[in-house]
Amino acid sequence: MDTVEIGIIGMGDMGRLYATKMRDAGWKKVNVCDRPENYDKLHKELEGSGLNVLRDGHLVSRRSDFIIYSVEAAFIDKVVEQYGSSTKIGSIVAGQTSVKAPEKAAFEKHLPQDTYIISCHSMHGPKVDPTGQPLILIQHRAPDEKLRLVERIMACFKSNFVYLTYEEHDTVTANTQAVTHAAFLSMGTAWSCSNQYPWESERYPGGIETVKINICLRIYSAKWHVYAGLALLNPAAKTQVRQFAQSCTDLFKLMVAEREEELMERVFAARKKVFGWEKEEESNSIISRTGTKVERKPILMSDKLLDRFHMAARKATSHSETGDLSTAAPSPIPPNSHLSLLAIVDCWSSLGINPYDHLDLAATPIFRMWIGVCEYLFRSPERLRGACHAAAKDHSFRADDTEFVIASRGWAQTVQFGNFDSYERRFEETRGFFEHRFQEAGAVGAEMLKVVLAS
Ligand SMILES: NC(=O)C1=CN([C@@H]2O[C@H](COP(=O)(O)OP(=O)(O)OC[C@H]3O[C@@H](n4cnc5c(N)ncnc54)[C@H](OP(=O)(O)O)[C@@H]3O)[C@@H](O)[C@H]2O)C=CC1
Ligand SMILES: O=C(O)C(=O)Cc1ccc(O)cc1
Repeated sequence: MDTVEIGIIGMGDMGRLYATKMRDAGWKKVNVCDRPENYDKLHKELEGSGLNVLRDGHLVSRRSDFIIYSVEAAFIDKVVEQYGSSTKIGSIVAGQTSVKAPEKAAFEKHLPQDTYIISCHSMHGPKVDPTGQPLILIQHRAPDEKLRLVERIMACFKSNFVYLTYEEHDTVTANTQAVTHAAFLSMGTAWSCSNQYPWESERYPGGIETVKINICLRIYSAKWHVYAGLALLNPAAKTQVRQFAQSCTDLFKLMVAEREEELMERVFAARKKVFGWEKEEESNSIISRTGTKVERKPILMSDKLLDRFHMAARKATSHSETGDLSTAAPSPIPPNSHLSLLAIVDCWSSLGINPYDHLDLAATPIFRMWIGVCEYLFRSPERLRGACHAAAKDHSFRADDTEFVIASRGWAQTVQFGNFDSYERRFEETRGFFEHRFQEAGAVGAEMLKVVLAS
């Protein structure tokens, strides 16, 4: 593996994933560091690991041929300002940050002109197997031969390379990540504000509710700064998150006024625009990027498959212990207003977003599941009419939907104002409510993603 040295600045979750995978692939010299104050601890922990632990980013930068900054998005300017001038002449610099506008500005401002810039972004979390997942590469300031080297180094992840510009990256991730997270964060806040654990409520009996619950808990069990950074620092994210809250509010107003016909019309118009399905059509074709209809295998599945991953259901039966999940008692799923799903499709429709464009480009596992549940609800006209009818006429969902609208507007405002402290506080408050179930939810959620996305 020649004499190429790799450098990683920031040995958090993603930095560690990269460093260990690259080491395992046979790259002889992987130089890593975290903050100088963490050096002694990190050095001790990684003794004998084959990773070359250095005290700071200067020492990593001056000897590495490919350097990846894997630090919090909010700190990227400060960290590159600190170490950028030590970058070895002719080396390539990348960033793992989930939002690229601040990274691009920091690199252009602080990196010497005799260095190259080819950035990256793995579209999955640190606990997900990178095999087959999208890995965005951004050839910003470098000739093709340097890109070939980056591809050679990154080949060890067995991910799918996706080539974007810095600007394209931020537009795509505003749609795939920021607004998706806003929806799940709002669900969590709403449940926590009404002091209810959804898996204990008969209003969330299984089926696609299982996806909502598991993904919501997955997000709240991760680090707040990752979600805050990609939402607050991406200018495109503000538009999407604001529209999502607006869609929630508009639909909710129709619901409380019991204007079922109007609600139905608006929802079916969004269905036609986003999926291309005529009123009574129930097909597997969707509108492709070029505007033509293409056949596509549905991402989801059935209520029955999802019931296997319902936390309360697993507790109540012994099937999970015996491994016989397939025989878990099928629960009849009563109609639900599904405000979050109606609102995201309305949001895509209002902004002219085709979510399938992103699915092919740079979808995270969470975004795939999100499209999957939307597709599932919207494909069947009968199921969708059932949701609209429940939304307008069944008052048992009103309290939950009220909380959801308030939560979505609160999150949208936090993103609008761009305030990290307020984001952290909102996140941590809700996180505390669910924390005691994270361990179980993590295992169930991971299994659900594996099974559903593999099928
Ligand atoms: N987690 C995820 O799912 C994904 C995250 N990303 C992105 O990757 C980046 C890293 O995320 P992640 O690994 O999860 O976050 P972590 O918080 O786990 O890691 C960031 C690390 O960088 C360290 N750091 C901060 N400042 C410096 C510095 N001056 N010198 C060296 N190290 C420093 C942090 O130390 P300290 O904790 O003391 O601040 C921390 O150990 C983020 O930009 C994130 O958006 C991308 C894809 C997926
Ligand atoms: O799938 C998601 O949206 C996640 O929550 C995991 C994640 C978080 C940040 C990234 O930059 C990429 C993936």
